[in-house]
Amino acid sequence: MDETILVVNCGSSSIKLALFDSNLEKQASALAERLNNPDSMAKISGDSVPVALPANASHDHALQALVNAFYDRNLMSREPASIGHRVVHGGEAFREAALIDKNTIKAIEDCASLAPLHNPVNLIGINAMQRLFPDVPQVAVFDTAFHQSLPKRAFLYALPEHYYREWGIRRYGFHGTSHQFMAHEASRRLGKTPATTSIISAHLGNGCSMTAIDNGISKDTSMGLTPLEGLVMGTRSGDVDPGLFDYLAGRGISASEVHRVLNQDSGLLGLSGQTNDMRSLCELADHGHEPSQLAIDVFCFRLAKYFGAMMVSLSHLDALVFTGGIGENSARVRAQTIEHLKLLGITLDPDLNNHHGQYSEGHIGDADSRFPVLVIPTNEELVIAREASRLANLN
Ligand SMILES: Nc1ncnc2c1ncn2[C@@H]1O[C@H](COP(=O)(O)OP(=O)(O)O)[C@@H](O)[C@H]1O
Ligand SMILES: CC(=O)OP(=O)(O)O
Ligand SMILES: [Mg+2]
Repeated sequence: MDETILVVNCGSSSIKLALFDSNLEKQASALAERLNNPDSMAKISGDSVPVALPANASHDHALQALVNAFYDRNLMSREPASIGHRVVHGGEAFREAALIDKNTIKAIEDCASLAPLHNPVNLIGINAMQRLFPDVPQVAVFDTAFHQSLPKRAFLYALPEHYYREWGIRRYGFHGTSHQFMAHEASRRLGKTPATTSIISAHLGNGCSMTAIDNGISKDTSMGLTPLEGLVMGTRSGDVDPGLFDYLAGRGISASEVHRVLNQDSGLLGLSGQTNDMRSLCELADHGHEPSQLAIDVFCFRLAKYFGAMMVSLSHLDALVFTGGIGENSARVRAQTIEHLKLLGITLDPDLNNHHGQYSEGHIGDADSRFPVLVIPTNEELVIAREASRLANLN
């Protein structure tokens, strides 16, 4: 059988594709970046020749070009058997992944205003794939699904109760696919079962979030109604005082402008004035650029504060877990964050943390640390492929 599963992750200016075989082994992956920008580019991983794209390439155009490139390079010989899409916001409609039909699309559209950077482009990916492969089953895997187990005390804001009842204003949480994968991987590495493993999982990529997972179940998470709440992120502020909106309105800045600034001009980029990229920020800080060091300081302090806050949701704690581009690669961020947690008895082994230079996988906690600390690479694509295979009844 050469049935393949195609995984599609459409971001605001990028597309990540991955191709899995029927044993869920990854066969190929591809990336298109800076879409709708003059310097749009695309490539198949491990291939030195880029995939040709025009300037200002659209998502549609890039998806078609990448699929053609999979065919041209014999990475795909016929239509995939199933296609899995990452969809960021599923509201309260989805506790798990769903086959895509008219109702699923309507529900994703209904949530679009709650994830304006994400859901609209997720829908572009779904529409493009339905046009390219009209007969192939397609599956939506939601960032929010894993967090549907949050208790009311964690998901309700202290607002007039009809805000939730009438408008669905509550905390939803995101990156659930990655946090759920962490719970499984951590339990495997600790020699336990997911149902008896409790962790605090920090997913630190461009978007950053933290989740308290008690005996396999999401009990609290740092993101809220939208993926803006909580930790400091690449361009997003995370938590701010909501009084900010009125204060800035008094200075002639509209709510929609504040919203744009909080999403796109804040976080590491806003504080450093230079970049949203943690690796570049660390280099700038090493060269004495003070605003970059300050951005890293604020990022790590907020992260440490949330590690402490997440403890209140757990019956016991088996490990703190770092993942995502920053969590997996930045020994400096991990060290600076855990340094704030000394009072809780959590300490790192510097050698393990720095193992292989920047990157280390596995245990990084000191032998005397009260709780283990783990680095685990995330693999959202694998989870999406698994769900796409399951819901399309491939196995
Ligand atoms: N060696 C490194 N040191 C510090 N940060 C790194 C390193 N490698 C990657 N990163 C950071 O990881 C972040 C991107 O994470 P990633 O999970 O790839 O993002 P996305 O959310 O787009 O999937 C960027 O801030 C990048 O600078
Ligand atoms: C929900 C979210 O923040 O996603 P990303 O990290 O892909 O921006
Ligand atoms: Mg990511």
